[in-house]
Amino acid sequence: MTSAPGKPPIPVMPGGLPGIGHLPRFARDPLSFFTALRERGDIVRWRLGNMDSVFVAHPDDIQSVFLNVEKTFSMDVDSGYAFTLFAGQGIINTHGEFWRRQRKMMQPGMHPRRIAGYADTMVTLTEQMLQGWRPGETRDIRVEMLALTQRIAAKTLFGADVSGDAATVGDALDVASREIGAEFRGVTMFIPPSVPTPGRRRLKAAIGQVEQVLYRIIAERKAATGDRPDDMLSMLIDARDDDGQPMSDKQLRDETMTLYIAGHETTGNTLVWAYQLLARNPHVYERMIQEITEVVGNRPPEMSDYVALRYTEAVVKETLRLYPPAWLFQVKAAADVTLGGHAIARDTNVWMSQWATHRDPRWFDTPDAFRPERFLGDNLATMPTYAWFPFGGGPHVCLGNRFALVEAVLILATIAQRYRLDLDPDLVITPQPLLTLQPGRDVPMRLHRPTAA
Ligand code: HEM
Repeated sequence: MTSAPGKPPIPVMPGGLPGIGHLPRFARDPLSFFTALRERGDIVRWRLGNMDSVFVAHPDDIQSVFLNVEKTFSMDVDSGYAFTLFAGQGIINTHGEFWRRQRKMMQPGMHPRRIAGYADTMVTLTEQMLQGWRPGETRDIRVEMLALTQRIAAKTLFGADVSGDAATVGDALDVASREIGAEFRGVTMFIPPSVPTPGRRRLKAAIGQVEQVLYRIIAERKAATGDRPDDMLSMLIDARDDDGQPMSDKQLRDETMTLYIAGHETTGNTLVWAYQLLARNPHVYERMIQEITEVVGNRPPEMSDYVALRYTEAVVKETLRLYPPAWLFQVKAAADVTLGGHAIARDTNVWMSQWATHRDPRWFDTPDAFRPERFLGDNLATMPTYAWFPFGGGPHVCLGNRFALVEAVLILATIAQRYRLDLDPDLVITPQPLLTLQPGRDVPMRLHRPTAA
């Protein structure tokens, strides 16, 4: 790796060990490690095991990487044994021509018109959850939000409701999610796939359970005559590629699993982080409730409210800045490339971290403060485009980004009509960077009736 004439060489992260590089620091505390990389420079060299890597912190260089994915940067990176077993050839694990085919076939499922159709499900299932809540109770909001987004994902994806299939699928997915997370932290990352660790055995059994349900639903759906549920699975079954070919059952399984894992935990955790931030910032909470009262009043929120709930959406965006569910991103240089004036050799692993860039004081004044107004009006003008990239960017940008924003805003609005959630101010909730960034503990919150602002 060299630099353009007149440019100093790419700084190297100190502390790399022979053979393993910076793996111990990465595995011990990845969030601090990527923050330290960012503080070292806009582009920094480091090593994960024997993988030659650079870390990229500057929004302009991040933009340059994203816009060149599928050209000079490749998504052909090892997603690990667990994730690959789970999501198979699902869109997140693919690249090149096959990815293009899949993206084209799946894109219509996320058309704003279809999302408007899912909005009713989002509100109805939130109201159902609230029927079980009582004022004065304390509830673990992490359990509540993940169960809610899981039910919404199951219903909008393959029409399953809470009681039957979704419970089996949900339990199995919990096991899968834990195993994938453990691998991601580097615990089993370097154990060859042929070694059947106990975690891998659990993972296989869990995936088997989900597959059984999915293949049954796919077969029933294909055999059905007349009206079928208007969900993502029906859309995927009907989709045809440019040659008029449908997806195979295996591909339908892979894409459904992918959408499920991509869609529910990310949004669920965003809501958990949002509530703990709102509880610690009462002036923000007040302003959000006031907006919801003015726009929605007491009737059930609707899709058309989403565009008017600007401040509530800014609360979600600011939460995604401080606690980005996808906190790390890796691609590979598919050719010799230049980045920020430095030459990067082919096959170098290129890493970017939403966690590190979203908290860079150069782009966000007092970066640790929760200030939704950063995402309103003129304030956006001073923010470089890729200083905030919770949904990635470029051709692979999150397929569900609008779905996620609509879902989070409508859930916040529906709950705000009935309850205000309080948190013990001394409770410390440490983010745990697994496959997604998660609260490292339960999040008990007390339910109150909202008082008029
Ligand atoms: C707050 C919630 C969410 C966050 C933070 C998030 C984040 C991301 C990120 C960072 C990527 C990678 C983008 C890239 O490669 O440039 C991604 C991809 C993807 N997401 Fe999301 N996501 C969220 C919700 C959802 C939902 C609700 C769905 C579906 C229902 C979804 C489906 C997908 C799919 C299918 C991809 C792969 C796109 C491709 O490779 O072409 N996501 N998401």
